Amino acid sequence: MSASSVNTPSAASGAPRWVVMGVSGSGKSTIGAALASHFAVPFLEGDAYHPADNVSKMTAGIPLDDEDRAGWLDALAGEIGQARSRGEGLVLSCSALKRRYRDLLRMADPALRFVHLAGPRELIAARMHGRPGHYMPPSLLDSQLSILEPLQADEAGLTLDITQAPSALVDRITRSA
Ligand SMILES: Nc1ncnc2c1ncn2[C@@H]1O[C@H](COP(=O)(O)OP(=O)(O)O)[C@@H](O)[C@H]1O
Ligand SMILES: O=C(O)[C@H](O)[C@@H](O)[C@H](O)[C@H](O)COP(=O)(O)O
Repeated sequence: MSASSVNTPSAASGAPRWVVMGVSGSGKSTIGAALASHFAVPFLEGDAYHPADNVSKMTAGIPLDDEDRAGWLDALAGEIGQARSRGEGLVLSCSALKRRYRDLLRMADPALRFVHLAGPRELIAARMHGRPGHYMPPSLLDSQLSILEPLQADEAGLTLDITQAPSALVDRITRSA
């Protein structure tokens, strides 16, 4: 898939429910909050759902594993399922690095759409370094990139090039919706 592409395996309708995915520092929180504001739906910061043990691990420079992420993904799927059952929209920021993590989230809403924020490692690293006070050390970027499974052609959503400005990215997403 190219750095900017749209997947439309099924037509989505109704309240918009999106996950903004990508490695740490790719812009999930920035773009997610702006997108939620555009749609006038709640923005859920996925990082806020990590248990303290996960945050401690990442702060210490240790990558999370599948077991660490299991409860966190269940909690996020729960939020998606609740929004779906209420017929409400939401935008969630979640790294969702592996296909099976996204499959788990889609079990809560088969019409869930993903925006994969993708870009050059050096740009992402520079943005992480320019973001003081965050618990995630830039040293974990390479482990994130090594396990990242990009959004695949049968997954509804878009892959976008993060060299573009946030406003351009939000515009691109809303035009696809
Ligand atoms: N498209 C963009 N252009 C320029 N700077 C950006 C862009 N997206 C995010 N940033 C900046 O990069 C840093 C990381 O973004 P952030 O939203 O915290 O990423 P994530 O939530 O994926 O970790 C922040 O300082 C943010 O302001
Ligand atoms: O699955 C993971 O390993 C984490 O979710 C990770 O991908 C996430 O990036 C961190 O929580 C840091 O948060 P930021 O993405 O906001 O830097």
